[in-house]
Amino acid sequence: MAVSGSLVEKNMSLSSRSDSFSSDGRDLETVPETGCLSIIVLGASGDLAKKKTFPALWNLYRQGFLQSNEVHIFGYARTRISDDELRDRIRGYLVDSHGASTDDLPQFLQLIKYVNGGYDSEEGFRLLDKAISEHEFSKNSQEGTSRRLFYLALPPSVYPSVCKMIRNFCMNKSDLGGWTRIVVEKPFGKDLDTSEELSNQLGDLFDEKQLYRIDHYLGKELVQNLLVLRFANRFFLPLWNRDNIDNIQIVFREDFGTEGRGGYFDEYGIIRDIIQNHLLQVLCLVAMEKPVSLRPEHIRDEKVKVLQSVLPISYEEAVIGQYEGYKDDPTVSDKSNTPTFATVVLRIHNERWEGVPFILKAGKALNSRKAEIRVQFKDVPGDIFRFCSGVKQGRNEFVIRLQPSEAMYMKLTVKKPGLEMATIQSEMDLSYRQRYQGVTIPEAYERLILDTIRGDQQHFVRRDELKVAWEIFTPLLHKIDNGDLKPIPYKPGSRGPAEADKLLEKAGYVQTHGYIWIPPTL
Ligand SMILES: NC(=O)C1=CN([C@@H]2O[C@H](COP(=O)(O)OP(=O)(O)OC[C@H]3O[C@@H](n4cnc5c(N)ncnc54)[C@H](OP(=O)(O)O)[C@@H]3O)[C@@H](O)[C@H]2O)C=CC1
Ligand SMILES: O=C1O[C@H](COP(=O)(O)O)[C@@H](O)[C@H](O)[C@H]1O
Repeated sequence: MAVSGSLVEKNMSLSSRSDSFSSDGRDLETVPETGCLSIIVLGASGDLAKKKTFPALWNLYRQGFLQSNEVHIFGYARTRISDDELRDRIRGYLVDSHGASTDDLPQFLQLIKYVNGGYDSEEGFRLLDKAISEHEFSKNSQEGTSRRLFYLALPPSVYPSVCKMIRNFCMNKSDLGGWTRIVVEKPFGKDLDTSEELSNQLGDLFDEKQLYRIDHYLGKELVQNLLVLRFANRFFLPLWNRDNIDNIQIVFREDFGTEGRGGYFDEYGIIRDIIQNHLLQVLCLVAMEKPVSLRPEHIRDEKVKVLQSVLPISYEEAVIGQYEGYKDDPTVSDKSNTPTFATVVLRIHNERWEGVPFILKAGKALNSRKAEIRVQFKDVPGDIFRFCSGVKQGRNEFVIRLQPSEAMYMKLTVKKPGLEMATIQSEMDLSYRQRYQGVTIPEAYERLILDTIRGDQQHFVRRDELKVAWEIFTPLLHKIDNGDLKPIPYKPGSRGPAEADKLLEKAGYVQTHGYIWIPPTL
């Protein structure tokens, strides 16, 4: 291992997150979780596993969060491959992670074993259990201290059968300690009913504290920063409300299309793929009230409350689009009504946000790739500078750039340097690459997998949160599924349908013409 430190130190580091508590209320600072750790990636042959799950495990290993004398990793899937073939498939996705040394890579790869089997096969899961148990015995794990983490990198259609198999054949063997945890990927259902059905099926098999519904946006650095920003800074406390803020946009843009995932995407569409989960989770953190403490349940209680205050979506405040050429993908139906773009206005009926539109916008095959939160403030009352530059100056905006190039900047009006009393748009800028030179920002999945090992559910979606999220979007989704709302065609590489910009304007957003934020260079 390149990272030094005793086992005891690393065990402590696994449990040393300040102010954090496990879902069952144990203070993680004082309860080091030790014992053999088995991480089982189901769907190991798939896209997510190779691109995100294994690289995240590798980065945790490299940094010493996973110790070779206590961890073992298992891949499980139907594809018939050997241990070495799985290692060869993922190797290429590990080498460049964080540009770090790969001296440890062979040792890491040797920790990975592959078990082949079906997702409803008793034989397959018995084999898997045997492999895990052998590893636990080989590590002389004291009975009851073994930890089993099952990561379902699989289509949700197989979650119920896989969970049943785990429950019946692969649970942690003792109630003396240790645990079994299940990580499930989105989409959790397709609408309120299917999501509730899935929740019931999983809920019959596992306690809520064993279930980790992952939404990788909750693992992004600047999403995690939202609570700190809002509640640790006096600047923001008095301004963050309807008296000062005119509108808030939460935007996701990708400059590529469905890229080989057309079959999956066509069943779900952009609202289920991005807006109902990733953007809505961000909205919760932007709009919720201050939690009683940082305990996961306190935070998630506030998220549920704000979601419950969202009014039914007005169909006049939704624009959907589909990029031209989307249906050329052979896995997409010629008659597809699936949106690849959507702008939806949400309105929150509470004291803080009454009248402030939250504009959620997401699109594939657009002219840029970025995700950001844009808080636009109201005009300055009694503006005495209105004649200074011949043009009305833009509104103040606070922008949190989630990606790429993490940054926060405040757009504001200043005196234009020079002899004249003229005004100009400028910014106060905190660009992470410049401010935190040499600091590597962890990948979302890395952070979230570490949280599951630590038993910290703060950044995972609770069942009641999920239910309200589906309640908000299900009527609109059914309208689209029934063909009552048709996507407007847009050109790949464009801003999306012009109607979306008109909706933005109608909702109150005022664009500052002629101003473009340029990320600072070193
Ligand atoms: N890929 C991504 O970027 C992201 C994916 N996700 C979510 O993660 C999960 C996995 O995604 P991804 O890896 O892309 O999916 P894949 O389509 O690559 O599926 C993963 C594995 O599941 C098995 N599989 C595929 N289809 C079926 C099926 N119909 N029935 C049974 N098994 C099947 C295959 O393994 P085998 O045949 O060997 O058993 C496949 O290798 C999904 O829930 C997805 O929504 C979330 C965010 C991003
Ligand atoms: O969940 C998903 O997210 C990705 C975008 O993730 P990002 O971290 O790169 O912003 C998106 O491409 C994919 O369609 C969706 O399923």
